[in-house]
Amino acid sequence: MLWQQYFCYGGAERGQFYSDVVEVKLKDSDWRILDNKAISTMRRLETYIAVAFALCLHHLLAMSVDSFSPPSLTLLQPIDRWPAIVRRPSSMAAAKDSYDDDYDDESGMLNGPETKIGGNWMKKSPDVIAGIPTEITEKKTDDATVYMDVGIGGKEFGTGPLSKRMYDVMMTVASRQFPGGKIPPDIRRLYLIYSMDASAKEAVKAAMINNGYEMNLGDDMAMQDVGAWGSVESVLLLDPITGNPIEGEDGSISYDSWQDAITAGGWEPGDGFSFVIRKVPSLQKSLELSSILNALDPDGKLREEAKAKGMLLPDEDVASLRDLCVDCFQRVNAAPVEALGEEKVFRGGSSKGYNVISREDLLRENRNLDKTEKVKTLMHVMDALANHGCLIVDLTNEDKYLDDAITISKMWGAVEIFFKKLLEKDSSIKDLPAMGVAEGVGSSHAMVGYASFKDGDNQFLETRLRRSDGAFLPEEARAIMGDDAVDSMVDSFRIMADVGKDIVRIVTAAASIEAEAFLTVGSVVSEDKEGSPSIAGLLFAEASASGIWGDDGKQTPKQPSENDRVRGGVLASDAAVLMTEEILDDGKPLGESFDRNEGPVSMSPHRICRYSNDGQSKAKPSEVFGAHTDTSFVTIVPAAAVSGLEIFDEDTLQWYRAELYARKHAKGLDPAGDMDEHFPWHSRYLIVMPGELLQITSRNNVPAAVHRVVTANEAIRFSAPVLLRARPGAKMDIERYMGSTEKADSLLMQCNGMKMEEIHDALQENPRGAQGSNS
Ligand SMILES: O=C(O)CCC(=O)C(=O)O
Ligand SMILES: [Fe+2]
Repeated sequence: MLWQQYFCYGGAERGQFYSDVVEVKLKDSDWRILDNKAISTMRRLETYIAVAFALCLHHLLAMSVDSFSPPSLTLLQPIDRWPAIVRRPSSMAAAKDSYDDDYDDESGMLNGPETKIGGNWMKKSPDVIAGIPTEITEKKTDDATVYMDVGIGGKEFGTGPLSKRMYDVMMTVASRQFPGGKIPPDIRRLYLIYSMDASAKEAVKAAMINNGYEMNLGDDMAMQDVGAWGSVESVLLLDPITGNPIEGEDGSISYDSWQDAITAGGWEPGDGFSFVIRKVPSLQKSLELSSILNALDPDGKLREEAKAKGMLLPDEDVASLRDLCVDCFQRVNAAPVEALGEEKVFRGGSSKGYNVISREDLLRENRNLDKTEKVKTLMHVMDALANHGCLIVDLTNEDKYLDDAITISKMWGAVEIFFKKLLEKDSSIKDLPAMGVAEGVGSSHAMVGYASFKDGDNQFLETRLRRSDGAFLPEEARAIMGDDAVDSMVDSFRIMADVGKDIVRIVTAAASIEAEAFLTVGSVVSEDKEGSPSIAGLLFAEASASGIWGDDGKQTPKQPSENDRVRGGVLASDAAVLMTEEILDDGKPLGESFDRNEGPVSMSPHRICRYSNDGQSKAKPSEVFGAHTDTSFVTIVPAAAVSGLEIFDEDTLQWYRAELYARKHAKGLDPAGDMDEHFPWHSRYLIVMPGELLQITSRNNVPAAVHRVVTANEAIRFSAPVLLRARPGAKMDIERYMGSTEKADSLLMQCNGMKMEEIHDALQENPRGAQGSNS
C-alpha cells in the first residue's frame, strides 16, 4: 500500500529526502527514510472516504472506544466538508476576528464544520490565532505536529462522571496528607481545576483517537500542565440531570477558562461541561487506515457498494489507467466548489516545496559531477509536486539572468494584443479558425483555433507548433498579432517546455530511485586492465570491503553499497533524460534514427486564455474554469498579473493560489520594483503542475494536480499555459526509461509497450460517464 512505502536513499545526504522527513532506524546498517509523502497520501486517501462514504457516514460514526464511550465523532476530512452550516453562537462571537477564514461575512455563517460549542467536532487550527499566547502557538514538538481545534459535547463524552472519578481519587489521596483530612480551600480549588482539565484532556484524547490522530505533547513536561496542552476558548456548564446547558452561578452562559467556570460558574466535579479548545498539538496516526475503514464499515457493506459503483477505495493502489481516471475523478470531486477572495485564500505555507526554485537548479547540466541528481533539488521538486500540486520556478535565477523573463513579458504583450483585437472585432479576426482538429494531424487531440465558453467568460486560443518547420498554428494568428508577437509566443513555448522537461526528468528519476529500479548489487563482473576482477569500475578488494562479495570471492546477497546506489542514481537520471527527449513532445522533430509516427504538429498546446466573470455575480469569487486534472506530463502556467489559478494542495487540503506566493516572492526580492523597467514582476515566474502522465511515470508518488481558475470583481485574467504532452507515436518502454520491470507497479506495466496516444485516449475515459473532469 502506498502509504507504507518508505524512501530508501543511500549516500552522505541520506535522511533529507523531501521535506519533513522522519528517519527511522531499522537496522544498524540500513537507514530508511519515511517521507512525508506517506503522510500526505494518507490524507489524500481520507478524502476518498469523504467521497465514497459521505452519504452513509452518519450511520457509522458511533464508535465506542473506551470506558466513557465518546460517540458521534467523524473523520476529520468528512467533517470539514460537510455541508452543515451552523450559525455561530453569540458566546463565540468574540473569537470571530481570529477565525475570519472560517467566517462568511455575507451570510454570517460558519463555513464548513460545526465549530460550535456543545457539538463534537475537530478541525485543523488556523496558522495564526489572535489572542493566544505564543508559548502555545509556537510550541512545536516536531515537524509532523498538526494543531487541532476541538469541540467536545460533555453529555456524550461523560465529562461529568469522569471528572468526579478523577476528583474523588485525588481527594482520597490528598486527605491523607492533611491533619484530620481537612484540605485547605486553595488546594481544593487546584484539584477542582485539575480534575476539570484532566477530564477535558481525556475527552480530547479519545476524540483524537477516533479521528485517526493522537495528542502529541512530546517530551516537554510543561505541556502536560493544566491548560498548557491547548488554549481553552469557551466552557459551557451542563445540568447534571438533563445534561442541557445551564447558566452558571453568576448568570453567565459560558466561561473563558476552567478557573472561571469553577470560581464564577460554581462548577463541581460530576457536573458535565462542554468546551472548545484550540491548538492542541497532535500527530496523525499513519498506517492505520485499515482500522479506520473497519470502524467505518465493519461489515464491509460500504466497500461492496463503492466497488459496485466502480470507486477506488482508500486502501487500494492506483493500479491501472482506469484506476487513474477514477482517482483523478474522485479527487476532483472531493475538492470544494466554493472560492475565496485574494485576502482569504491560502497562499502557501512554510514547507520547502512552497519555495520558489531557480531555473538553473533544474538544469541537467547542474546535476552532480557524477550525474546523479542533486538531492536538495530532488527534495524540493518532490515536496512541491507530491504535496502541494505545483512548483514555482524563477526564470531569472534571482535577478541574475533576465532574457527569459523578458521573452515571457513579450508573450504577455502578444496575449493582450490578441484579445484586444478580438474584442474590438478587428478586421484581421475574420479569418480566425474556430477550435478544431489541426489539418492533416490524424490525432483527435491536436486541436488549434479559437473557442469561447460560458457566454464569453472563457475565451481560448489553442496554438501549436508544426513539427516540420516550427510554424505557429493557427497560421491566421500571425496576421492578428504580428510577427514579433508570434515569435515571442514560440520562444516562450520553448522556454516553458524546457522547464517542463527538466522537471519531468527529476520526478521520474526520483521515483525510479525510490523504487530501486536501477539498483543492482555488483552484478557486472569484468577483468580490469591489471587483470583483477572488478565490479562496474569497483576493484574487487573495494567491493569486498563494501560487502558485496564475501572474502572467498563468492557473491553473497548483501546490502547495496554506496557505489551501487550512486550507479543506480546515475542510470535512473540518464534514463529519465532519455524519456524526456524521446517521449515528451516539445514540438521538435526527433532525429533521423527515430522511426516514429510523431504527428505533423506538436501534441503540446500553448493555450492563451481570457477569463472574466461577466456572466456571474460580479463581486463574489467563483470558478470560471472548474476543477480538473490535465492529461499532460506537466502543465506550465506562467504566473499571471491577475491571480486566479488555484491548485488543490494535497497537504493542507485547501485551494492554494500560487500566484500570490509568487507575488510575495517578487516583492521580497525587489521591493522598489526596480525590475519593472525590464519586465512586469510576474514574467519571471512559472507555475508547474503535475499532470496525469507524470502520475504514471512517478509511480503514483506525484498525484496529478487538481486545479481550477477563479475570478472575481470583474478582473480579467489572461493566462498562457503550456500542456506538455507526449509524442503520439512514441511507445512507453519501461526498461529503457524506468528500469527493471520487476520494480514497476502495475500501472506502469499496463502502459509498457503502449503508444502514448493510446495512453492519452485511455485517460479520457470518464469513470461516471458524466461531464469530463480532465483537460
Ligand atoms: O489558465 C490557467 O491558468 C489554467 C488553465 C488550465 O488549467 C488548462 O488549460 O488546463
Ligand atoms: Fe488545466
